[in-house]
Amino acid sequence: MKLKIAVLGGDGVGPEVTAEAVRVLRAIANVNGYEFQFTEAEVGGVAIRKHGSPLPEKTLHTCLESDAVLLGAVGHPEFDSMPRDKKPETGLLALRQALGGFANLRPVQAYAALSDSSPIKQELVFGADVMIVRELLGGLYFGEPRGIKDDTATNTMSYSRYEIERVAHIAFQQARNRRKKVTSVDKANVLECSQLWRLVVTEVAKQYSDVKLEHAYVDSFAMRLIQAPTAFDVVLTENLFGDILSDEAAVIGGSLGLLASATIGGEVDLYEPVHGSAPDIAGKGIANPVGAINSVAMLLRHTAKLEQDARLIESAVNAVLLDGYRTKDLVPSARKFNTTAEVGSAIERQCADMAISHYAYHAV
Ligand SMILES: NC(=O)C1=CN([C@@H]2O[C@H](COP(=O)(O)OP(=O)(O)OC[C@H]3O[C@@H](n4cnc5c(N)ncnc54)[C@H](O)[C@@H]3O)[C@@H](O)[C@H]2O)C=CC1
Ligand SMILES: CC(C)CC(=O)C(=O)O
Ligand SMILES: [Mg+2]
Repeated sequence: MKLKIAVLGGDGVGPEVTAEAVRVLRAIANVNGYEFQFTEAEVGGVAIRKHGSPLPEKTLHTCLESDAVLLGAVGHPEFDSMPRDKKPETGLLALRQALGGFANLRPVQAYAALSDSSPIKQELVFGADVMIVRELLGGLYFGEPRGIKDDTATNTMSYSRYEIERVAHIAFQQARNRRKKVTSVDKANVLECSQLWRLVVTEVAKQYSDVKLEHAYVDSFAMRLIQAPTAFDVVLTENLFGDILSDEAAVIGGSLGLLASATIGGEVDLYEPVHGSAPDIAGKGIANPVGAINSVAMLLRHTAKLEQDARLIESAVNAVLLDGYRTKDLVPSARKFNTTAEVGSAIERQCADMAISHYAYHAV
């Protein structure tokens, strides 16, 4: 197995967490004899400072030449008041558009090992396992016209039938391999985009008679997701709603730093933790690397089709959490915690041990 992976650490904690994810991938490659080639490139604030653009041509070229892109995060307060073309986040949106992936898979689960970390009562979250499928290339983040003129600011929400159909198919396919239920989240009582969304999703559902479809309004759904997360399997929604609901869902597991994502359906798949650059903790070596590490598990599953290795990483994460490893976001303030690198290397060791014993077992 040969794989070219572009690594874009980006800003803030981005490079800290991607370094741990790469370390885990190297361990898997070493044990299995895979050839993973990593090429680093700049995106976001770091690219603006160095090259004057949040997505330099060279970075885009590296990404388009790769089998997959692993990205940390972008964004820094120094760019908050800059115009759009000088914002780190614009680079990420442009990259997503160029790679073409329209379906952003964001799994959320309650880890048994972290029953002390979720702020929600354990009996509510126990067993929660939700796959948010967020449409990633449409809606308000990309709609035209946009801009600020005099005292009026404009953003446009627009969705075509085609955009809705293709992401709906991904959601139903995901549900087929899970618990066979899709909850489509919209605001069809107010927005025309959501009315079309509901109509098209209902039509697509007819091709998946084994999957149950329900519709929900985003406002009350936001409450139900936290109140009864085990009631949901696949959650299908548009770009902005998916962005907000996935960060909200982070409280089910106990930290935003745990959440991973895969963006599929385009030319090159993109893998990123759900969180941002976390400027409040950047440079301290305390960021949780699990979201980035679980993102490379998704890379092995979706791009490399190495399901067994993907599961191995996920099991290693579980084992290390069960062993009591915790970054600061997962422990009450006074208690001792592990650094980013300590958690990353514990997962790396666990992966190597599990992979070696797996192959030793199968060799006899
Ligand atoms: N995909 C991306 O690159 C994203 C970038 N951003 C950008 O990130 C910057 C900061 O945005 P915020 O709203 O503060 O969101 P954020 O996700 O960076 O941080 C929110 C909170 O979660 C904590 N957190 C985030 N990741 C963590 C990790 N791995 N381990 C432990 N704690 C973690 C942070 O310390 C902070 O308290 C902004 O410039 C924003 O535009 C925000 C979201 C996504
Ligand atoms: C461009 C990013 C800042 C948007 C975001 O928060 C996300 O995709 O999760
Ligand atoms: Mg977000």
